[in-house]
Amino acid sequence: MTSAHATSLPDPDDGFAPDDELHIGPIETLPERNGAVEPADADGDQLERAERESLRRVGMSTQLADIGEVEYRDLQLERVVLVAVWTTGSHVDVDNSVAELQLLAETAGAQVLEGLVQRRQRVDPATFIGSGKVAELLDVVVATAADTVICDGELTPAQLRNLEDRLKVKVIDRTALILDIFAQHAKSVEGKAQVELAQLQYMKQRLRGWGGNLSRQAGGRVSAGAGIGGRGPGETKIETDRRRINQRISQLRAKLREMDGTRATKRAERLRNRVPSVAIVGYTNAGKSSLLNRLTGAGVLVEDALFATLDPTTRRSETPDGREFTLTDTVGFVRHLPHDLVEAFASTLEESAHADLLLHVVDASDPDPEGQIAAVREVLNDIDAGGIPEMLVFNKADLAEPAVLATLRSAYPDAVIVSARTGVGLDTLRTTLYDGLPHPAIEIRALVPYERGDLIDKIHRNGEFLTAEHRADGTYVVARVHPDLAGELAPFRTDAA
Ligand SMILES: Nc1nc2c(ncn2[C@@H]2O[C@H](COP(=O)(O)OP(=O)(O)OP(=O)(O)O)[C@@H](O)[C@H]2O)c(=O)[nH]1
Ligand SMILES: [Mg+2]
Repeated sequence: MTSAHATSLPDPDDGFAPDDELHIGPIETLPERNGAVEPADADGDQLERAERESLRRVGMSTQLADIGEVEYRDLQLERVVLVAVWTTGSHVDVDNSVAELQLLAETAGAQVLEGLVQRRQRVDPATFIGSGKVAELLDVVVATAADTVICDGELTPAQLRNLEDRLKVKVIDRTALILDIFAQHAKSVEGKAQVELAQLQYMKQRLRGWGGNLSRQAGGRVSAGAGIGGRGPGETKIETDRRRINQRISQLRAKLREMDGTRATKRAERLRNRVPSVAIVGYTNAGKSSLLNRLTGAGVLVEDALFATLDPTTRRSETPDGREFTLTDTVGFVRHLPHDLVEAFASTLEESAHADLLLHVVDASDPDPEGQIAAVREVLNDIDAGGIPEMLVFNKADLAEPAVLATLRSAYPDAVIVSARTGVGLDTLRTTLYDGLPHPAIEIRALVPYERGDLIDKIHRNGEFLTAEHRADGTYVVARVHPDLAGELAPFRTDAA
């Protein structure tokens, strides 16, 4: 991710006013992200791009088409103003967070006009930023002709409603923005169902807040703000909506359980065959898909966009000595990944939780690689993948500052430093990866008759030869194998089995 200063922030040494200071600045430093990716941006063969474009903005399922009030897949974020409240951490942290919010907004297709940061002890429970500052924000919204305000955080239904009331434009939070990107990028049936589930869960909590006033006004209804006039027919409608949403949620859950069954079957098959599985995990845009392409020629979509990959892709590969393993590209993580999303994507994320080894890819050129590592490990713990052996890979070495690389190298001596772009470090990565694959548990010695070439093949694919020697009456092998294969080899073993 590119480093950017989305906001004009005070130098902390300036002794800025501790509270209610609103800093406003135009966003200028990030390159245009929505244009076509130049050929120079290609890391490995890439497919699906055209397909992806034609699939953008999938519509909501027809069953929900008439819940117009809460329909927010059609967000149409176009001209947006970003708003953040800076409560803890350094100004660099808040800067990074807003820069990331900008990337998210641009990935969703928006044009970011301004970034505003307010320094405050805590978020205002009624209006997110201080109530007095909403007027200033309104001025910015009017002056820039923005149609959407995006808050860096998760808004309560009340904050949402209050802000929309006062600003008269659509207000969304970081969670809704991430959900929207996922909705745009979801491709598989399962991915779409997972996103829809997450969106509905999120929506359900916010039926009154979300778009309530605005869409009602747009629909020519009586304003349904708080207080008198806000209840009555509006409330009834909300109840109906809530019931329908709940029905749809149960439908989706059932559908996802079914699909999860298929996935579990496949996983069980891999497990039976003892093919070690490696999951490529990491922060969004770190270069996970690029590395999968580099390592296997998979031709997965690579894009300078957040959450380009939503559907895990698994490729079989093998070590130079013939051991098979699978490599799976997974959904990227981000700071404050919405909880509803983690829950809805549980079965996709489980791909990582069931891996034998995690290749944790970190963008070494990011302003805060360690923050990325921490955010990724947090999600891994959430999905019970915290205990899986992890191999750290610092990618984008071609972009990173040499000094940063040196620091990372000494802080993480076991990590591998690579560039999927230039190919630097890939050989080391391969060797480290092959060494890191789990080894079969049982060491056997056996004399396998020549007519049982099939067993030698199996050792080749799923086990590890320590020695193999051709003798008059067969192949004498010393090898490490899994229990199943040890069973098949039992009649030929020369060691006491
Ligand atoms: N300069 C440079 N760019 C890279 C490198 N690796 C990947 N990129 C670029 O970084 C962007 C993201 O790469 P992806 O492979 O799509 O990243 P990802 O981790 O799969 O991202 P998501 O699927 O969106 O989470 C693309 O524009 C790549 O071309 C690298 O080593 N150097
Ligand atoms: Mg990807």
